[in-house]
Amino acid sequence: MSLENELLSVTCTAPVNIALIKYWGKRDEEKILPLNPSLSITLDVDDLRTKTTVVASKHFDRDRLWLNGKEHDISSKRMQTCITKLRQGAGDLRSDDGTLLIAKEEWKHYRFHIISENNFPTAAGLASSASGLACFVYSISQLLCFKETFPGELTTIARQGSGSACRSLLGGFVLWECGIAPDGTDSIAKQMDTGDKWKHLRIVILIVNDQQKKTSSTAGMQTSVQTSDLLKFRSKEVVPVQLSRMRDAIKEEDFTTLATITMQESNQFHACCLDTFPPIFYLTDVSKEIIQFVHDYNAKCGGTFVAYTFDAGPNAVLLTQDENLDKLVASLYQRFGFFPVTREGVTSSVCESPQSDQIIRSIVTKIGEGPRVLAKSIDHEESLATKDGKPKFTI
Ligand SMILES: Nc1ncnc2c1ncn2[C@@H]1O[C@H](COP(=O)(O)OP(=O)(O)OP(=O)(O)O)[C@@H](O)[C@H]1O
Ligand SMILES: C[C@@](O)(CCOP(=O)(O)OP(=O)(O)O)CC(=O)O
Repeated sequence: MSLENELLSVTCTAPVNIALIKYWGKRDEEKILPLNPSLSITLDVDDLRTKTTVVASKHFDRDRLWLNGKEHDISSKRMQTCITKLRQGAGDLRSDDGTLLIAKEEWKHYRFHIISENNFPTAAGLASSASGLACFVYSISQLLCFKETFPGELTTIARQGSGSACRSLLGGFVLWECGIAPDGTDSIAKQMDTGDKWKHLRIVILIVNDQQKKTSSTAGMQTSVQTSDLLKFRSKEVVPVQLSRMRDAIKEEDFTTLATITMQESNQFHACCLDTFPPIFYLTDVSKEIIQFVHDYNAKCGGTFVAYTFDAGPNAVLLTQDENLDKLVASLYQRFGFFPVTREGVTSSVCESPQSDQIIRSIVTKIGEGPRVLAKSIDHEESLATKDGKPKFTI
């Protein structure tokens, strides 16, 4: 069987992850090595995901990327590093009966068309670079039969696409280890806990703004590293303690501690942004109202039933438990005129809200698993590519 003129293709999904212990600041800009370890929760791909089809051919003249229907620059150093490292680790492609179809040395003659879509706002602080780059790396690795030379190698490649992307290669609760090796080989992401005992956790994303943010995470954290003493203190003194407490809380299924540390972490990250010079403001008045709402809600209920966390943008991510969701939803409605009801029941929903001028959209989701292969043929209905390897949809 010859694959000389055939288009090889794979279609995969990768999840969004939300950091509970935040990554903010690099000790090596080039290799994307963090100042401190971070810990995230992987969200369910059924609700939020990147989907990517990669098509490989010897007859394409160059590597190309289309993102959400538009051609996107693929010449960035980060994407090029990922592609180079993936090509270096390519393996032999064999048929089911073991016949060699493409020898690993042959892959260097192949070019990629990468077609990708996010089903949520891109570059708005909702971790699109995390799921996007994780899906980019995962899909190409699947197509190239990539062979890891050490456990976690693929996460080190995704890390070089965007730091937080390494955590989207795994499900459950994911730890991105800081590492100490100058070459970054020990700065890998690992599953800390499958999350099987946290299936009752509900994650409510409140989108207050879906426009592209002014200060990217990359630029923002660079200025923080240069100017914030609080960030230095945080990465050395605070994160190790909070991480160890969080690890115990996850193991012991202790929602109260998990929720408390999550809020403290978010607040300290935004305090570091304020301590940056000139300061960076990601939270808006609506974000601050949501923070106040959560504290009022918990005080009224006499415990810690809801937590918030905010990344580099104004959108809130709330954590609660299934048994509390209806009550939380009712209170959100009372306070913001916004009711995140659902198409499919309260556990999994996307809702537009014409009533509220503060919260424009909400997504209710839960803990989820890592990337998946959806299709290995370009003709498959899940494929985003036409038979000649171009995007099915463009804008
Ligand atoms: N599906 C994708 N495939 C490839 N690259 C993507 C994809 N989605 C996003 N990206 C890359 O990530 C960039 C957006 O990253 P940026 O850090 O600005 O926003 P964000 O990830 O939404 O926010 P944050 O990382 O602060 O949570 C896009 O411009 C694009 O280069
Ligand atoms: C606030 C954060 O979401 C920062 C994410 O930063 P990125 O991973 O987007 O930054 P780069 O490594 O420069 O690409 C916190 C987190 O996800 O841990």
